[in-house]
Amino acid sequence: MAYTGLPRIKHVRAFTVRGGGADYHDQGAGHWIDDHIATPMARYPEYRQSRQSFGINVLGTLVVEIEAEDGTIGFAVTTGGEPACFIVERHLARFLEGRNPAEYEKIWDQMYFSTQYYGRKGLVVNAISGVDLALWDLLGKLRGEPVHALLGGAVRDELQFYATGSRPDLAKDMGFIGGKMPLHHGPAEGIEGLRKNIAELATMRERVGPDFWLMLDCWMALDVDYATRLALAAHEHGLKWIEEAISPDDYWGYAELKRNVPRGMLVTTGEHEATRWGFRMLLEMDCCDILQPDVGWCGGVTELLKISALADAHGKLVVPHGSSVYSYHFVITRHNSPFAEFLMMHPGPSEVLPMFHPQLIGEPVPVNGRLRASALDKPGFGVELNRDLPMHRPYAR
Ligand SMILES: C[C@H](O)[C@H](O)[C@@H](O)[C@@H](O)C(=O)O
Ligand SMILES: [Mg+2]
Repeated sequence: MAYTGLPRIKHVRAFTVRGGGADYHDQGAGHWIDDHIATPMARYPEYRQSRQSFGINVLGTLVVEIEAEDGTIGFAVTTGGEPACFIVERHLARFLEGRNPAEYEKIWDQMYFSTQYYGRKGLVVNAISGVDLALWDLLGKLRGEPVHALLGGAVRDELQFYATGSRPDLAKDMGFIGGKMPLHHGPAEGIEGLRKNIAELATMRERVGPDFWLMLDCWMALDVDYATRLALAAHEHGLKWIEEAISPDDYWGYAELKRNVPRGMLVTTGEHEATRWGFRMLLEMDCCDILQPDVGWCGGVTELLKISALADAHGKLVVPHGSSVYSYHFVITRHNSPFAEFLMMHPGPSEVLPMFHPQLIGEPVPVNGRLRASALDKPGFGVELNRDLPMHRPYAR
């Protein structure tokens, strides 16, 4: 019987939603994730206390829906909001409607190279990622398989997670394998701020004991000199890795920082990097020990497959930036992705909440810091969209 492909794509729709979810920085007041966290904008005192003050949550969530001619709908969420809806409906949709959803390589190629003149990283690749993730969700639903099965299958029985949040001590009690804290003070707060950063780390080390992983997430806020001094001072408190310490554009700075940090301390980055070409730069300039692409921002699953293979050939780990089921289905299929990130979205954070809460119905969460592969066995990414949320389709066709 001749191969006729899968039911063709009939509609691509793009919506925006506010309030947490994939734009997880879009939280209410008093949340740990917006409490005096060091950023590149902290050099301006008026933007130092809150990242929302300079617009970290300005975009909101992009929801991409892809409907096949048999009525099956695949969807995905990522960061992008209304401008990403424009890119999806006015530019990218033409490369999907009428097509076989199994042709994700050609579709990705056309989405990327048709937007290369104004995209390549950031919002445009977020939009491409959202479409690609929705396509993989649709593929899984049409084939009756979870995405991890489409990617070659699980290589282990369960996922283990480290937790990102302000309370690694609580994360340890919840069974996570480590705790990554946001850095609160950057270079603009001088030696006093550096001392406070180290004091916070020392306090947590005291609380969690000598073996629990402790990491610092510096969210692009530092320069090489400050990051080096921070790493040297943090070494006595057993810092496992220093994350995204400097600008994602400063590949040279990362290579220097990686030479500077104490032996045994890891340098990590990548959540604001995009495509195989961006990660090739990080690998070939020896910028880091662990690559942390966000599958909703780096180009989607189709691109993460390429990034991961390149990293594996260089002997590097790929531990995707927290992106809920969209990274879990990938991580469980790759040997060079031995654990995953879980971003604590509870304001405390004193309890485990689904990472993209409240947007995904059936979103699995770690129990005792782990998630069985069997929890990921529904078709596609195994979640449904919470259609009770107020969704807006600004560029309906
Ligand atoms: C906790 C960090 O400041 C960011 O908010 C977080 O999104 C990201 O950097 C991470 O690695 O989880
Ligand atoms: Mg980070």
